[in-house]
Amino acid sequence: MEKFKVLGISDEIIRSLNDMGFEEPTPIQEQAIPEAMAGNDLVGQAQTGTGKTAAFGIPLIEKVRHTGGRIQGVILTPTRELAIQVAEELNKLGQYANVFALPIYGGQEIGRQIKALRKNPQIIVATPGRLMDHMERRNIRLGDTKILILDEADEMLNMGFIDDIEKILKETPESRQTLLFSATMPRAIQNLSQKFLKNPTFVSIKAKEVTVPLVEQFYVEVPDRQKFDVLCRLLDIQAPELAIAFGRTKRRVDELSEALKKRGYSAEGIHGDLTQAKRDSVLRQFRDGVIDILVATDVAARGLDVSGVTHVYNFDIPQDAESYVHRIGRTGRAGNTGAALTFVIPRELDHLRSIERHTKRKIVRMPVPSLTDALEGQQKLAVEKLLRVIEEGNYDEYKGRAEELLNQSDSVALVSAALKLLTKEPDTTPVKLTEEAPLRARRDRNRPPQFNRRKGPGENRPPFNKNRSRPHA
Ligand SMILES: Nc1ncnc2c1ncn2[C@@H]1O[C@H](COP(=O)(O)OP(=O)(O)OP(=O)(O)O)[C@@H](O)[C@H]1O
Ligand SMILES: [Mg+2]
Repeated sequence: MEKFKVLGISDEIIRSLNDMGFEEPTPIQEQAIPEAMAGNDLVGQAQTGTGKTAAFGIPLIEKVRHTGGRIQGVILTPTRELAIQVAEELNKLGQYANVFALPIYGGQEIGRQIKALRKNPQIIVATPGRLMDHMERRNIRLGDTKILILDEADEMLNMGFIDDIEKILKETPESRQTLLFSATMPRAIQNLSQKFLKNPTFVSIKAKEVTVPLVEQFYVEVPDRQKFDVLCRLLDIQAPELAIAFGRTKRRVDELSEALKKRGYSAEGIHGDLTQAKRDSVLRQFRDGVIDILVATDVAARGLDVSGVTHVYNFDIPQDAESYVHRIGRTGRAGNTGAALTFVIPRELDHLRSIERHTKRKIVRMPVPSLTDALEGQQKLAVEKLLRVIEEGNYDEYKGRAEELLNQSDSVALVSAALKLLTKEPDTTPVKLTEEAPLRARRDRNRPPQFNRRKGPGENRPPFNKNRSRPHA
């Protein structure tokens, strides 16, 4: 805690940090907190899962805590789920400082949000679209904003939110402090920060790689129609605690989650066409470990923090290096290890190389696991289960029956039978997945930033990207 105290953080927040189990600041927190508390505009970049939320959340709470009533802090996030998550983290950080943060996002009944606004939150965490709605209806006024934060600003640009963001910023006072955070900083962000930030300090955590070293990165080369069987084998071998499988389109996510369920895995899909209630319940079940595999479009790639995610599978290769960095960053968070595995069809190998070049990190080739490998993986798990029971030692009431059995058949036969029962044998239930067209390396990298956005008129995009799912705010 000493290291937090020297950053000038007040006792009330130190107390919540204690409750949250934070022992010392992460590098981005150490550098960004004093800068932001000094009132400077700031651009903060640090790898995924390294505590950027608290890096802007702590100074924000310090700034708004002694004044009540009006909205003084505004955070914009690209997705609804992220707005909810960030508001939750702020409410934890601010619990002893009497600070209340309210998430404002599309898909939730507007009347409910108006009611919640009457509780006078000092901070709102909003997706741009819904915030605009509230501003137009005059439910929300931003004239008292002291500090505005753009979390995942580059993604909001990709989603075409630039006009909304400009309008929102215009409604806030000139004198406000502005912070901008992301794990990736493409060139378009520099334009944005020049436009909206005053003399910003750049805090960038020097790291050899943009990806987290704790995440092991692999790829398998596999034709599209074999991807599903290979995924099942990998799941059987690697036995993730929690896993996220990313698919390219909403249809892909629907089909993949259905197929996994058919084969007996506990999986659910999440994408922008589902109702907000469904999205919320799927994510809640995943956080609670009720479902093991979250199948998602890029809607879940940014900022989501779910502890226990040990594996990320890129069932379809992400469309660019930034998306890759954020997707695989859903594992290996807060000092934990993780593994990321990308499926590459032969025609996409160039694209994989271009991702490697951008991230400056080698993605190691992994041979396609065979059915035998999968069976061995499952057997290993069965053996582990058995040994764990022996270790726990709580099986006295079975001993009589065991001795009886040992008099009738030989011990190897008996143990083999027990293992067979405990082993999930590879399931070959037929499933149907529509083939996806291959993705090729984007050539528009060096175009001016305004052409480098993913949503918009649609020029420069391969036709199969037409239905590419983007979250809607
Ligand atoms: N100082 C700290 N000590 C321990 N855990 C921390 C600390 N700071 C943050 N965490 C935890 O680390 C996890 C990741 O933090 P956070 O979501 O803020 O990362 P991020 O940098 O915003 O990642 P992303 O780029 O993916 O959005 C969270 O569960 C958070 O509670
Ligand atoms: Mg974040």
